[in-house]
Amino acid sequence: MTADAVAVGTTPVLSITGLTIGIGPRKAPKPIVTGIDLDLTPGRIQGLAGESGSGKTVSSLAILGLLPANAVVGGSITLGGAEGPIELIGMGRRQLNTIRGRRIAMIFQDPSSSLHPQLTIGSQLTDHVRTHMKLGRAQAHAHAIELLERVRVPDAEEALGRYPHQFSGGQRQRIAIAIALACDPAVLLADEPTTALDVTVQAGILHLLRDLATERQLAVLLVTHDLGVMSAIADDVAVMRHGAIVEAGSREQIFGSPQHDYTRELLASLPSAQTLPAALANEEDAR
Ligand SMILES: Nc1ncnc2c1ncn2[C@@H]1O[C@H](COP(=O)(O)OP(=O)(O)OP(=O)(O)O)[C@@H](O)[C@H]1O
Repeated sequence: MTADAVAVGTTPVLSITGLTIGIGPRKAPKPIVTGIDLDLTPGRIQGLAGESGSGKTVSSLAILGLLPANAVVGGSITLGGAEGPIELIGMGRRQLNTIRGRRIAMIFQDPSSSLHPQLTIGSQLTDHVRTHMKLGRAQAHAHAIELLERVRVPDAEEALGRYPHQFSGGQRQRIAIAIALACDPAVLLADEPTTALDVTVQAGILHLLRDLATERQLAVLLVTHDLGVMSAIADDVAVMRHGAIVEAGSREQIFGSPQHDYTRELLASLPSAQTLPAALANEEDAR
């Protein structure tokens, strides 16, 4: 368990309060996110759903201070930890660099964006852990094997010597997850982690994220426009529209008795909400 994971049960490790984001000229930025509240809790997957352009990605990028330079951010994002909560909004680049990858990690739709095409998986994993965790060569090698085994990449030791293009898309996403988990972060931000994968491969990655959240007490923010993905693994769901959260609740509440018209529209318009859970069930049978 990490130092950050002192908060157990329902105590959030990351709290977003009144987050606003505008992008554009400082005096008149275009409002993109207009005040959202979200809590991420150890061991739970918080889904953030909504149509394209609703502000899901910019909200998650704000957590890591990765918005463009012309973004104006307001509100509060606090990260809990052994030394008390720290405010991420307005934090300097150097301090943010000590948090990115170590206490809050991120995976993206395209795993290749997290992987260097000309370096072996082994050098990417070991470089990462040696830089961040100050491990020696042998320890870093052993940790890299353990990480690949944790994300269920077969023949982990042999896999270390291969290049990203020698793996399938699903395996590349598993490797990107291994790199994200290398420093035992408290929070994982996953932005459309399975959108580029076919539905049966999606199911394996979603199971992995579910298991990791529970086993590692990771607090996961799952950003996706796909309510099928959401219904498969999220514990809690927030639905965004035009930069605001229109409805939030447990997965059972949102899928069982949606209150907002927009949530009902989204549920009605997404056939994958039916197909993905079936693929997940098949994958579960196969395990
Ligand atoms: N760098 C930027 N400059 C200007 N506007 C931006 C920038 N990045 C995002 N936006 C705008 O912010 C809004 C929200 O974008 P965001 O990427 O967060 O949407 P999203 O909900 O994640 O959509 P998708 O599911 O398509 O990724 C969009 O209108 C987008 O055009």
